[in-house]
Amino acid sequence: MTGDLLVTFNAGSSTVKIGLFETETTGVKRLAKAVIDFSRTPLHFRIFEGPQVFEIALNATASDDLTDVIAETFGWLARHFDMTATTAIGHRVVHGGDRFHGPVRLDEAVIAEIDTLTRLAPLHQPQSLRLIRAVRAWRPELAQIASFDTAFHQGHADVVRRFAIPRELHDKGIRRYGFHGLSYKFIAEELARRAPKVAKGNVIVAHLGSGASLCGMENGTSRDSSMGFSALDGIPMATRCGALDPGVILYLFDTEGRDAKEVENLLYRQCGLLGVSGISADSRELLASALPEARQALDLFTFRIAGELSRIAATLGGLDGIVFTAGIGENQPWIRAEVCRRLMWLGIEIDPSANEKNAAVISSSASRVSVFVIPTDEEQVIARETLQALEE
Ligand SMILES: Nc1ncnc2c1ncn2[C@@H]1O[C@H](COP(=O)(O)OP(=O)(O)O)[C@@H](O)[C@H]1O
Ligand SMILES: CC(=O)OP(=O)(O)O
Ligand SMILES: [Mg+2]
Repeated sequence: MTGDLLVTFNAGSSTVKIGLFETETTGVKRLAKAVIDFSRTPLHFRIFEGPQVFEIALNATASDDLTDVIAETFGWLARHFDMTATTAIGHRVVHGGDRFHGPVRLDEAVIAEIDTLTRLAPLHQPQSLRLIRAVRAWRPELAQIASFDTAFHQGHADVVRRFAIPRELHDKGIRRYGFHGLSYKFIAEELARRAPKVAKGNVIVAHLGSGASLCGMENGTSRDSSMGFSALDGIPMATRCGALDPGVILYLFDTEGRDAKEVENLLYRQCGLLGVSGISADSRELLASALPEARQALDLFTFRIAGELSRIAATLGGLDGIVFTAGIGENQPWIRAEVCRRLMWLGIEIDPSANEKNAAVISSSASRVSVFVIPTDEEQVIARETLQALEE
C-alpha cells in the first residue's frame, strides 16, 4: 500500500546497514540511511542520511540474541518516523545456494534452509540469521523477506559453474555461485539508464568494497563472476585472500597442523590487503602510507583485478564497458587508474582529470572501452525485491 514503510538490513562482518523506504505507486522512495556499528563497544547507531542525522551509543549489547538491539534501534527510528506503518523487513542474505532464485518470504522452514548454507559464508550468514530471528522474536507478525546475493548469477552456463572436480561433488552443490548480486542488479539497471548502448553489450562490473568481486554481463545478464563457491574466491579483498592454490590449504592442515577454524579465520580475516601489507585492511591507509609493504599490497590488488577482468572478458568474448563501484571503486582514483593501466592492451584509456574527480565517465574519447563510476545501492534493490515478494 502507498505510504507503507519498508526497512532493509544489509548485514556485513562488522556493520549492519539499514535503509528506510516508503512505498509509492511507482515503487519505493528512500527516507533514511542508517548503520549499526558492531565493531565498537558499546554498539553505535547512526542515521547518516534523512531529515535528521545523529549518532548515539546503544544500551543493548551484541550477543547471539539481538532482540534488544533491534528493539532499541527501532525505538530511535520511531522518534523520527512513524514506524507503526512498517509492513515488512527485507534482508540481504549472501548465500542462497541452488535453492533460492529470487526474493522469498521468511518462515521457519526457509530460515532453516538458509542456515544450512552458513558454513559457506561465515562472515555474513550468521549475522543475517541473528537479525532475522531477533525480528521474529520481537515482532512475530512482521513480514520478513530475504534477497539473495547469489540469485543474479543463476543463469551461468555449466562450464562457468563447474570446478574440475568429480561429478558427484558438483551434484552435491560444490560449484561456483557468485555473490554481490544485489549490487550488480542495481548497476545493470542504472547503466541501462545512463548508457543503454553499452549496457546492451559486454560489460564487466568491478564491485570493490571490503568484499570485492567482478561480474561479466551480456545485455545486463550475468555470465561469469570472480567469486565462486564462497565469498573467498577471485580477487584479494580487505582481509580475504581471493583465489588461492588449494595446495596452500593442504599445507596449512598437514605441515603446519592448523585446524579448520584457524584456517577459516586466516583466510577470511587475516589475508588480503591486511595480510600482505601488515598495516591495514583499509585502502585509504595504504594509499597514505610510504611503506613499501603498503604499495606491495595495492599492487597485488590491482594486478589480480586486471588478470581476473581479462579472464572474464574472454568468457564474454569481448568488452564494451567497465563499471567501478562500491567503497573503493567509487572513491579511489589511483586504484582505478592502476587497473586501467594494466588493461591498456585492451584499448582502455582513461581521462586522468575525470578519474581524479570520480566523474560518471572516466574513459578518454580515444578509449575503445567506456569506463564508468556508478555508486551502488544494495538497499534499494532489497527494498524493491521486498515489495515484489509482498505483492506475490
Ligand atoms: N569515501 C571514501 N574514500 C576513499 N575510500 C573509501 C571511501 N569509502 C570507502 N572507501 C574504501 O572502501 C572500503 C569499504 O567499502 P564498502 O563498499 O563500504 O565496503 P563493505 O560494504 O563491503 O563494508 C574501505 O575499506 C575503504 O578502503
Ligand atoms: C559477498 C561479500 O563479500 O559481501 P561484502 O562485500 O558485503 O563483504
Ligand atoms: Mg558490501
